[in-house]
Amino acid sequence: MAEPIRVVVTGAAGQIAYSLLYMIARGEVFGKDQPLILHLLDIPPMVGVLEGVVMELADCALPLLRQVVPTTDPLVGFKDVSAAFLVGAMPRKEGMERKDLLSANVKIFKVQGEALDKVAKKEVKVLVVGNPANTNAFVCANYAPSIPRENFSAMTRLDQNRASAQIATKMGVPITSVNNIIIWGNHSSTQYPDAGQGKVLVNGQWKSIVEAVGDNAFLEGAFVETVQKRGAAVIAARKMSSAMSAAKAACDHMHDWWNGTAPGQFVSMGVFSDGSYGSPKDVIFSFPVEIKNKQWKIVGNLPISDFAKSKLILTGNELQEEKNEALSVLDSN
Ligand SMILES: NC(=O)c1ccc[n+]([C@@H]2O[C@H](COP(=O)([O-])OP(=O)(O)OC[C@H]3O[C@@H](n4cnc5c(N)ncnc54)[C@H](O)[C@@H]3O)[C@@H](O)[C@H]2O)c1
Ligand SMILES: O=C(O)C[C@H](O)C(=O)O
Repeated sequence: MAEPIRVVVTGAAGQIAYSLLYMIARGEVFGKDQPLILHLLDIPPMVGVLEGVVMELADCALPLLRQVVPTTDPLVGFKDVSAAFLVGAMPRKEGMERKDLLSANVKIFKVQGEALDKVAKKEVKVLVVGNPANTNAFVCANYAPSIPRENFSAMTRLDQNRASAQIATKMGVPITSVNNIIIWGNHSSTQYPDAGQGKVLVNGQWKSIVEAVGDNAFLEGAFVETVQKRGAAVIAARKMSSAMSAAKAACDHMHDWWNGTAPGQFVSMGVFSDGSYGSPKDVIFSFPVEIKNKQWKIVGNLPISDFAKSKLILTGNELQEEKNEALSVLDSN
């Protein structure tokens, strides 16, 4: 069997981590033959809860889990890690937008970027889940200059999964019969869920979603709005933000980054923009990517409608505003 790898989950005493740790430790991300040492990072007031999580992980009797390292010290939490799930951050409450969390949360990602820079493996894959995820990932990467920028990403996979589920329900097909839906831009209510390149398996044949659904008003209206506002709808219903589905999406994101995408299929990830599709450069923008040998590549030359172009401008503008605000919060500290 392979040597164990070290994987850190921050916010390890929180809601998302409670589902996520189990999925990772079962081998659903790095494989059923990959032993793991899990680092659990949280803050001092959560030490008691963290102890309970450690007890439960032991009691799960998971064969791949070789060691658990609970800590409140980022330099211990990030030491020699190959993969980092940055979940620890304040969640929004009903009535808030995710960017309202910016001033409270970006400072966390500065500290964690600095710690990653000092002690993580240089090839570490970093997935930022804590909101506002895109801008937090930008900040984290900026404070970790010795780690390649392409190793930092933000999670829009939950939005992709939500969008795929909406189409599967509309068409009455299993979720495995839907692929290549794109999430463009920010993990916020300006994101653009785009079914334009998507495919659906109907009666044994892969067809374009646009043709199979045959309802542009839905694809440009209710579909987009439902996905954009799904996080808020879950908060309104649960009085807490999504956790189980967020953990599943984090596993899907890291799984595909680690293992690659299937030929002809792409997934959405927030990554450093190179200006593709008219997006602003140097923000973390969600694009369709293909992954091979643990390296993502933005899928090029997709046809983009005028409707889609206008949506990409909107979400790109928001990301630039968030980036400027984050930099001024960090400057004033
Ligand atoms: N990108 C997405 O799709 C997505 C989906 C769901 C939730 N989220 C975000 O994920 C974050 C976590 O959500 P949750 O429901 O698990 O929240 P939670 O409040 O249940 O847990 C957050 C945990 O982070 C810890 N924490 C705070 N500061 C920390 C720090 N500096 N270092 C380490 N740990 C720290 C807290 O003590 C807490 O245990 C929120 O910001 C939420 O908005 C993002
Ligand atoms: O909506 C939130 O604040 C939590 C998360 O980002 C989500 O999309 O469910």
